[in-house]
Amino acid sequence: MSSNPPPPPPSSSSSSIRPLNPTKPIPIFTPTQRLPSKPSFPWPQPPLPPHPQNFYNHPNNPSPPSTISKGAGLHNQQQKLISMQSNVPDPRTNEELTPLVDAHVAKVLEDLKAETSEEYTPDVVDDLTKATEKLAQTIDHTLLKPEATEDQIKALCEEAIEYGFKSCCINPSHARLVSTTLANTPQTITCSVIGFPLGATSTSSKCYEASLAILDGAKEIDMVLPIGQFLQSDYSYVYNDIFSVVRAAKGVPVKVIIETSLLKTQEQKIAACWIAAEAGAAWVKTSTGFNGGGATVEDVKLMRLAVKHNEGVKVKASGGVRTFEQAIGVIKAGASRIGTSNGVAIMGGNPPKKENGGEADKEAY
Ligand SMILES: O=C[C@H](O)COP(=O)(O)O
Repeated sequence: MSSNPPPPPPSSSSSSIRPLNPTKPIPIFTPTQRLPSKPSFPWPQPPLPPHPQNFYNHPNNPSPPSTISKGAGLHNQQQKLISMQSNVPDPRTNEELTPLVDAHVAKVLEDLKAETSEEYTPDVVDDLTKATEKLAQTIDHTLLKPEATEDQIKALCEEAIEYGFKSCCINPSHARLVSTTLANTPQTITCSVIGFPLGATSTSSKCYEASLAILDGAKEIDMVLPIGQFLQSDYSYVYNDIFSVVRAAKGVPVKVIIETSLLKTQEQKIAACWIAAEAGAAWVKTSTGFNGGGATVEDVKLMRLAVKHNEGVKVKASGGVRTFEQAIGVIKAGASRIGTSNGVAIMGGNPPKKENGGEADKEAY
């Protein structure tokens, strides 16, 4: 076997390139230095590093450190993260959650059978016959298309201000622009989606994304439930995913999108709502609008019943709500908030758009 020739000595012309030092081993991250593959929940939240653009300019944030430790390796950081786990409550396990979920599902199915059509009267609007200011305050004016430009986001904000919508619901990269644009209109706030539209990013990523969106001015967070883990009945994962984001949001209300189009049974929809509410969600929300379906009156009613026993938890209908009649329909079923890219049409400002932000199936109605 031929041996490699020795590397040439560094020349003065290449003095800026540091030669390899064979006496100093290159750090290799061994498994013992990494987080356990199944860390106990809630996953520790990583300390927030400087926001690339505006972290240190933000009035709520600390001043930059005077020195930055370049020597801190992954090992030390991991140790710090692991030690943070001792400060958080014990995770809830599948063994603990499954019987609770089953009992709740049975109870809500009974409630569903027993409820008559007169039993629920919505109180979010006082007039169900016309588009009022109160109706506008139920609307999250939404633009979540990946191709949304800055100008379109600004136009969304202008419409939200003009019609008095509750929020502008946008992707996190637009949170700063939206919160700045809405700075003088307190009736319209910034709502950022998280883990959108798949819900499949890691819990830590969702926590981090939520923290940054809040630093950028988000006053509400709409996160997507980890759908695959839910469908395989890993309720522990789902509970602790939501719990961790709620904890990271530090009091900013979190809505949990259960993505009804991908949940096939009433039992699944009830279970998803219950877990979200138990984990601290302020809202349960029907759909992203991007996964082949949207809000239906039946689902909204079921979700209202599913969170009835969790005081204060509300229902948001989203995906495919395009007309005033549809908006009133979901409000009568139990929605206190509507996420829609057709807010202006609902208020009578223009005809509903055929193409919208999501892909909700119009036939779902
Ligand atoms: O979360 C909100 C939805 O993406 C809005 O869906 P939409 O564009 O069908 O109104």
